[in-house]
This record gives sequence, C-alpha cells and structure tokens, in this order.
Amino acid sequence: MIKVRKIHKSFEKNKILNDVSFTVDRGSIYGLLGSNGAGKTTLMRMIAGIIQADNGQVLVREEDVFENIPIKKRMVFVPDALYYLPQYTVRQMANYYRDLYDGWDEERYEELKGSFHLDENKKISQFSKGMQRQVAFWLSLSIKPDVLILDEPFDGLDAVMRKKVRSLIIQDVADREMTVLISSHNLREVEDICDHVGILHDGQILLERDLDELKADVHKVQVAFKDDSEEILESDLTILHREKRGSVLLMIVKGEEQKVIAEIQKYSPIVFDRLQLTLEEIFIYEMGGVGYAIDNILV
Ligand SMILES: Nc1ncnc2c1ncn2[C@@H]1O[C@H](COP(=O)(O)OP(=O)(O)OP(=O)(O)O)[C@@H](O)[C@H]1O
Repeated sequence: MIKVRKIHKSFEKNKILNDVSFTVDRGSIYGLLGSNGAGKTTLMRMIAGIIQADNGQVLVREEDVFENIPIKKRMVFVPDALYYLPQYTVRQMANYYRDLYDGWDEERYEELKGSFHLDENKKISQFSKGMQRQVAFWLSLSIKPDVLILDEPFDGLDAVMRKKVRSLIIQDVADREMTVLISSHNLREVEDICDHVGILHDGQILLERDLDELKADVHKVQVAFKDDSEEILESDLTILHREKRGSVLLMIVKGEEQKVIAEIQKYSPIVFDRLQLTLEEIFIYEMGGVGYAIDNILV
C-alpha cells in the first residue's frame, strides 16, 4: 500500500534522510521507531504528501502521493502537534471533514461518540491536550481512511484511552484492512499494536522486522542435565546469551522452535522450562550490536 523508494531529503545543507526504502503492506500496522531528530516526522509528512523528497519515490497504491488529491482524500495524517480550525467545536470540525473527505461516515461518528464521551458542541481549544488527541482519533476514524498515519499518537492519552484507541485501530485493520503507519520513540509503546517495525537512525532504516517472525525465532529456555550434555548441546545451538545459575543454564536461543526443542530433548534434560521472552529482550540480545539506536528506543 505504501512504498518508499530510495528517498533522500536535506534541509539546507543538512542531510536528514539518506536512501530510505521500506514498504507497508495493506492491512499492516508498521511502527517507525527512532530517537529524537531521526527524521520520523519528515518521512511521515512525505508519505502524507505534504513535502516532497529531493530524490526517490513515495507511492501510495502505486501512485506518487505528493499533491495527489484523490489519494490524499483516502488518507489521514495525525501530526504530533495537532491543529484544528480556531473556534471550531467538534461538530463543526466534523462537518468540515465531512465535506473534505470521501470516506466520512456519519454513522461511525455517532458510534464513536460513545467511546470518547466528549461534548461535541464544545470548542476543541477548550479541551485538555489528551482530550484534543481523543478528538483527533474520533474524527480520523470517522473518515474511514485506507491509510492512517500517526505521529507519536499516544502522547498525552491516559492508559485506559491508549488501550481503547489501540483496539479501535486494530478493529479497523481487521474489518476493512486499513493500513497504519505509527511513529514512536519507544518500542514498548507500539509492540502490542504493530506487526512490523523499522528503526530509523542517522537518516537510514537501520533494520526492519516482522514482529511475529521475530518472536517465533528467539526463545528463552532454562535447562539442567545430569552429565556434561550441556557443552555438546551448546555447540549445536545458536546461542545469543547464556547465564549459569547453579546447575541450571539459562539460554536465549535463536532458531526454529520445534528444532530447538528437539535438540534440547535429545540430551534428556532433568530440567527444561520455556520462559516468556519480551520483545525488548529479543531486541537487546539479537541486535545489541547496533548500540545507541536500539538502546534509545528501549528506554
Ligand atoms: N522544515 C525544516 N527545516 C529545517 N530543518 C528541519 C525541518 N524539519 C525538520 N528539520 C530537521 O530534520 C531533522 C529531523 O527532524 P524530524 O522532526 O523529522 O525528526 P523526528 O524523528 O520526528 O524527531 P522527534 O522524535 O524529536 O519528533 C531534525 O534535525 C530537524 O531539525
């Protein structure tokens, strides 16, 4: 649905994006992670068709997105700094979007009213920061976009509202294959909603991963043996991390789950426990080598 191909962007003499490429499939939720100043907002504004790349292509549904009105009518970009027309109430802003966007769905707007509990006749500027963000989700989801681009979307939302917004997004992805791009500083914030993540660092995508594949490919196990099988076993496995706790060996192992289990069982362990591994641990053990960029999104 979204294809970014060899994008370059400089502001004055500063190179901000350097040969960035990635793809977001239809119905996928992609987390764009990176530290402050990594270029996330610049990239998102480009994908939203607001600014143009110096070189490269940004395609949405195979079409160049810059100033492409028909495509932009099917996309919503929620920036980190929200902007509403001054003095407008939620209802007035809804009417404005209704005229602007093809996909506006009045029934959906009424339905979502029950999720947000906000007075639609109140001026948006009189709401708190978090409530203004709720308005952004209320209106954006009423547009029923094909593509939803969210820059730091959970900033200012309380825990209950974060959960509610996440489930509303997931529901739209499941029901009508909406495609979502979310930027964040923090892996933990997006790990339970995204199916893919890309890490932007020094103007480049440092690594990209499918989160389900990543989880399926790394395992945390605790084993103990009567004899010296441990040493032989270790030479047969791809071990990302090992820690000896008395007679018990704790290992983070990479590989296909069934093969790892079979390999361990071959040596008849007297202890064999499989432990829960967080995405954060996987990133630390598997990608520790890339240093700052990873450390920073795990803080
Ligand atoms: N219009 C502009 N003119 C000049 N420099 C800009 C402009 N917009 C962004 N930049 C620079 O581009 C770099 C990337 O900024 P950007 O806002 O894209 O980063 P970000 O990853 O979204 O950061 P943050 O997480 O802090 O919001 C920064 O060094 C910023 O100063």
